[in-house]
Amino acid sequence: FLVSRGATISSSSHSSMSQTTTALKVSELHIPGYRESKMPFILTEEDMSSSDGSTIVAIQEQTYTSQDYESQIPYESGHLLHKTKNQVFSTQECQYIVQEAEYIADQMGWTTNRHGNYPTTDIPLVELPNTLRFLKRTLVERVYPLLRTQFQEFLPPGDAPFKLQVADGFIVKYDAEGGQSELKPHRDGSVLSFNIALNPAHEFEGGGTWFNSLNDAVKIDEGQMVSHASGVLHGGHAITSGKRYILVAFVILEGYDAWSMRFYNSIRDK
Ligand SMILES: O=C(O)CCC(=O)C(=O)O
Ligand SMILES: [Fe+2]
Repeated sequence: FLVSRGATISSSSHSSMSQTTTALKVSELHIPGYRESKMPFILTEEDMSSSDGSTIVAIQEQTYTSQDYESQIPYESGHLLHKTKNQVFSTQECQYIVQEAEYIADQMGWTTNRHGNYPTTDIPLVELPNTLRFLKRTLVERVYPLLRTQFQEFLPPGDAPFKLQVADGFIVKYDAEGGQSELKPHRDGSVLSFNIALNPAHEFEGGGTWFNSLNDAVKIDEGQMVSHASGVLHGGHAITSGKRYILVAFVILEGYDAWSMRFYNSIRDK
């Protein structure tokens, strides 16, 4: 697997490579594997045509304001962590994704055989064709516009041709009863990271995304999104009962490799 999670502090990772890496890399230039792993997340003309191949379905980019989310971890003139007030995925969309993840996992199993002391129980999004088709479109319509608004203070200036691009993603399953119940603090190998809750918060106790600099976990309900600079130290807070499903994705900035490394290193103490 590719470098996606890893850190000097934690050995938790989707990758064996990052175990030995001290300075985490976050750009396509430095992680050539991202050039391939991003491809399944790019919306193509083909995706946009209907079954008879004729109609191009219009893409409707949502607009967001600071009213749509709450922000924490101030840094310079912005914040490094945000959580949405409303759902980014509807309840029905969340249920559909969990259903597909469990259906595919029944056949191929949840991936638990990765390296590290705290291997994650997850399934790569590339294994979930329906979720992937939904996500490709949703990234363009909802997630990228939201991230652009949330991180506008940091991202290269408006007319710069930067492109946010998911380079890797997973459904992570926490289960208090077996398998994985937490993910130790780590940094992700990307510029921005987000996770979307896929089941209702009342279905588990504990949980949420842990942030060392807050000394607290940020909790969201089904369909809501937590987004943060990938380099801030964070983890999956332990659940003590039930199951918690999230969709996790790692976002890079296409064509801004040097900028990405600079940004990443500038917030490493956060
Ligand atoms: O469980 C969470 O909220 C965090 C997950 C995470 O950090 C990751 O999968 O890299
Ligand atoms: Fe992470």
